[in-house]
Amino acid sequence: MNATKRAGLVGVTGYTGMELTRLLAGHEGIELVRATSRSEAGKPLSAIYPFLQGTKLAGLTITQPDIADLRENCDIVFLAVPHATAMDMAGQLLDAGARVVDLSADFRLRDPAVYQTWYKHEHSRTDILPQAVYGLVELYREDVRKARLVANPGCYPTSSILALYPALAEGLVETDDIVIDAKSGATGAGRKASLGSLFCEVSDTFRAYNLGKHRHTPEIEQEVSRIVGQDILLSFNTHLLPINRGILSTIYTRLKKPVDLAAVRAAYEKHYAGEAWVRLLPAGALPETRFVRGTMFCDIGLVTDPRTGRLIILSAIDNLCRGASGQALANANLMLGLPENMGLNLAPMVP
Ligand SMILES: NC(=O)C1=CN([C@@H]2O[C@H](COP(=O)(O)OP(=O)(O)OC[C@H]3O[C@@H](n4cnc5c(N)ncnc54)[C@H](OP(=O)(O)O)[C@@H]3O)[C@@H](O)[C@H]2O)C=CC1
Ligand SMILES: CC(=O)N[C@@H](CCC(=O)OP(=O)(O)O)C(=O)O
Repeated sequence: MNATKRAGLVGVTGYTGMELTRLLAGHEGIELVRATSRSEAGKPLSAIYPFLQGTKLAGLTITQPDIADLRENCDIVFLAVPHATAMDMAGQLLDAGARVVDLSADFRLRDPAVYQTWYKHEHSRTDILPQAVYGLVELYREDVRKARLVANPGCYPTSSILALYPALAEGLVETDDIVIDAKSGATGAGRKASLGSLFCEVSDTFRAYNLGKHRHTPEIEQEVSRIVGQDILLSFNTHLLPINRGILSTIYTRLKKPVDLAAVRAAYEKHYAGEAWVRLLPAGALPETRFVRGTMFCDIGLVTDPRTGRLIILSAIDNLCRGASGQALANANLMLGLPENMGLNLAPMVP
């Protein structure tokens, strides 16, 4: 077994930072040695997160984000900070020889002009952009192993790309008629105070937002286009669910020719053979957010509708675990030469 690796976490007070502490508290190969926050520095981690009492992380003192300190003391650094904030930090850490898993969107889009259009921010580190590996292990596992900079995928893109991959790779569906109808729990919006995230604004209601203009659209298009080797434009639409965690995506596609469900299922079984975290549900079963809560699973359900010639693909993930911090940890495991699933053999918390 390799010696324990040292990790730093920038942005421990956010929801993805919080989720990383939950996962690292029980990790046997990675020791969290730095956890930073501008607002809570000086406090022990258990003072802001009582759920960590009794774990190996309880006594860790939160520090101010300090790049020099991080690069001196950490083998790998998780950046769990807002987009546009991460790019310079990542660059400085990389320049000093550290490995970085960036949970923000800053290194996901290969074309900086596309980034600027959708994120309204000029990319300041286009020099290291080509080094970034898109950290979706089912597609890029071998590249992640060698990477020094991983762009951790977005939560909605994780759910959408995993759902579409086999259907596109096998050429089962038309590429000009894909509609993604995605719904996320409220932790997807982050932990900072905002009117739209207040309890009375989220509970007991259900609303759509950012239809036709969500910033995850180019990220999904980039990756599905690579699968088929041609540019795909798709319709991606988002909704806010009155739950804490979870994303359910319902994806409407059109079959190129009539295909029965068994043949579609065979394509998914082929592409996800040996992938422990993608669960193709039995025919007739449909994914639910509660059955993936707190885990790395992506549950996929398939429905063919012969009347309209549609293949409807459903996928459920936990946005904080599979869609962010768990996926970041899987990438870190690979980058550090540890087993990909170390600390991630998690069963869903039910009911
Ligand atoms: N929530 C989700 O489901 C997902 C989130 N992501 C992405 O992960 C990243 C983190 O998300 P999330 O945890 O939800 O965000 P939050 O808003 O909950 O937390 C942001 C964190 O970043 C820190 N921070 C903010 N600005 C700076 C700065 N200038 N320098 C240093 N630290 C800073 C804050 O700490 P403090 O103010 O205490 O310093 C806080 O801990 C984002 O890029 C987000 O888009 C990706 C996938 C899913
Ligand atoms: C419910 C909600 O508001 N979700 C966020 C997406 C989650 C996220 O964190 O975006 P990244 O994965 O790109 O970092 C949104 O729609 O903007």
